[in-house]
Amino acid sequence: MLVKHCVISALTRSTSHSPSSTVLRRQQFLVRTLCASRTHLPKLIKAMSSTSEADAESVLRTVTPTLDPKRHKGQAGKIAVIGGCREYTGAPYFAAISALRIGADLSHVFCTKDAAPVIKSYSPELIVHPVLEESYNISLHNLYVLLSGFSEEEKRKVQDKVIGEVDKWMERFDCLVIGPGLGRDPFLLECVSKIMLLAKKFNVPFVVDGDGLFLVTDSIDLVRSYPLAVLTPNVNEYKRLVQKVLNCEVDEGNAGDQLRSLAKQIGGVTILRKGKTDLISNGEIVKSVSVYGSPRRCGGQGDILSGGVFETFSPSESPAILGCIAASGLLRKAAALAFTKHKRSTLTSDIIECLGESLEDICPAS
Ligand SMILES: NC(=O)C1=CN([C@@H]2O[C@H](COP(=O)(O)OP(=O)(O)OC[C@H]3O[C@@H](n4cnc5c(N)ncnc54)[C@H](O)[C@@H]3O)[C@@H](O)[C@H]2O)[C@@H](O)CC1
Ligand SMILES: Nc1ncnc2c1ncn2[C@@H]1O[C@H](COP(=O)(O)OP(=O)(O)OP(=O)(O)O)[C@@H](O)[C@H]1O
Ligand SMILES: [Mg+2]
Repeated sequence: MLVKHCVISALTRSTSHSPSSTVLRRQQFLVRTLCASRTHLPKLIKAMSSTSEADAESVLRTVTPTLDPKRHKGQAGKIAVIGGCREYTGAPYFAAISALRIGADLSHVFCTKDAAPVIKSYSPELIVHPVLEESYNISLHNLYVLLSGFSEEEKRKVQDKVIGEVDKWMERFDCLVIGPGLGRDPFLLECVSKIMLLAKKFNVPFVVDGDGLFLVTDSIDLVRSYPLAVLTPNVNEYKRLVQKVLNCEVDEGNAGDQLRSLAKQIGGVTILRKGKTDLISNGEIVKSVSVYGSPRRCGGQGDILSGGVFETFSPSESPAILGCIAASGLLRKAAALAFTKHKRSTLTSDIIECLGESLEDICPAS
């Protein structure tokens, strides 16, 4: 109760103007998340904590918002992917479109200028912002920089411009997913670390995946103790996190406890470790999702998952761990369905096509 009171007061103080409904919802969400973590999570999770395998279908039913005719556009989720560069345009598209396919109302992508026309051409549904800059692009356009190297002053100017573009929108988002197809350009990653700070300032929840995890592994304080952060590492990303944070190797014989220690060590962020069985922990409890999925390991399935986590995580205002369980269960069910239809030729786009059918099966629209 005291924690709740303190958090509400702090949040009220930090908002000088009358808060918009998005801000208010986010504040309530943060309060719920903080209080939940202080009290070892609410009843639903307590009830699940005696078994390690989560009941993904009932969690999905719990977190999926009903289709209410009184609701207006945006109330089922306004989300943004920070990712997409010269090399990777598929990953941010997969994440953004998956969120729309499972119920979000608006899906934005903030990517580099080169990637934007390509991502726009995949779908008119996405709102694409060509704002991120890679260092090679800046050097090409600035002779001074070419001759003298990239000065601190130039760097700051470009970064301020990028952050300004994102800042205009930040308050409107219910959740971000940071990293699919971001690439590893140091200048771009520096900008993205500032975007993370901005998201934290506005209490916007975020999912970190792909190259966002490369950034975070190197600068773990970017997410440390932020209760609204979810990390979704694959096998390699997890290995790097364990090595960096726990200073040891991945211990498969003790996977659950190691994941719990890792999440605890990062201040109670939620981690979804992807693999044959998905393992999820917030530093207190560990849940697994091993619903049968697909034997196809085509690239992009993790991107669907990150899109799914941030959609199921945000509008339901449930603790992050439930969003992870719901997204994992849904992706796996869709992957299984796609595989029955397409067998060896199953691609990530086929799995996305099956998201609606899988969701309808578990949680009918009417
Ligand atoms: N179509 C696209 O645009 C895609 C872009 N992607 C993006 O590509 C970037 C790099 O992600 P990666 O996942 O490739 O980076 P990783 O560092 O995870 O993987 C690098 C290498 O590890 C190998 N690997 C994969 N699973 C393994 C396993 N179980 N054991 C041992 N080695 C394994 C892969 O063959 C790959 O060559 C990210 O930004 C990501 O979001 C991916 O999401 C895939 C789809
Ligand atoms: N060996 C496996 N068997 C069954 N399902 C798996 C296996 N490995 C991963 N998955 C499923 O695929 C999903 C994506 O995990 P994966 O490890 O492929 O992510 P990723 O490497 O980040 O993908 P991406 O190519 O999008 O970057 C996981 O949530 C999990 O449900
Ligand atoms: Mg990935």
